[in-house]
Amino acid sequence: MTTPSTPQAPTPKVGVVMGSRSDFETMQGALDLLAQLNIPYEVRVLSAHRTPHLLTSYAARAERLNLSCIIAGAGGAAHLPGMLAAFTRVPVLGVPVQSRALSGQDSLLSIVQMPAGVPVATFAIGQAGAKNAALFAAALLATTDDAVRAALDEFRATQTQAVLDDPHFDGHPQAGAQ
Ligand SMILES: Nc1c(C(=O)O)ncn1[C@@H]1O[C@H](COP(=O)(O)O)[C@@H](O)[C@H]1O
Repeated sequence: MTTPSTPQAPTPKVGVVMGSRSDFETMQGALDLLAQLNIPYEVRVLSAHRTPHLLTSYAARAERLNLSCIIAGAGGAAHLPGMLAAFTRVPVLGVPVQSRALSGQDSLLSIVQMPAGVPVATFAIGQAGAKNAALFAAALLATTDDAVRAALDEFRATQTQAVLDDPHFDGHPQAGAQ
């Protein structure tokens, strides 16, 4: 007798973590792009401050799953990306979430100013940073994954075409033709 098989979720290639549920709106841009580029990912709320034990176990999981990178968004005293980077050699892409009190300057500086020896790749404050972190993760994967490379090339071509097609402008001179 055969047992009905439930569809297996693909093994994630990228981990997306954030310090609080309140960061979700910022990080949604990263999730949307990973989905658009067909990159399997997983999402967790983790905090160096509020759930320190989960932080260490997630770092171990990232290595066990051989994730290509972890995108970590946090706001304010944003220790999450740096502490994750301290516990794993999986590359950490830090996204400074825009804080209410200091508009994300605090998040940016606490992510970017890592001491030598434990790097965190740091992106722009807010949604632009979240989207670029996903595109950077795709670029890392594209060095060995043809499908991701094709999806990323298509994304860029579409983005370029959208600029060229904008009806509010007269058009751009193409290379070799005016
Ligand atoms: N920066 C960190 C960390 C951490 O770095 O471990 N844990 C939570 N947070 C941040 O606290 C902010 C406010 O969180 P709440 O909205 O839950 O009070 C969030 O932006 C989160 O990333």
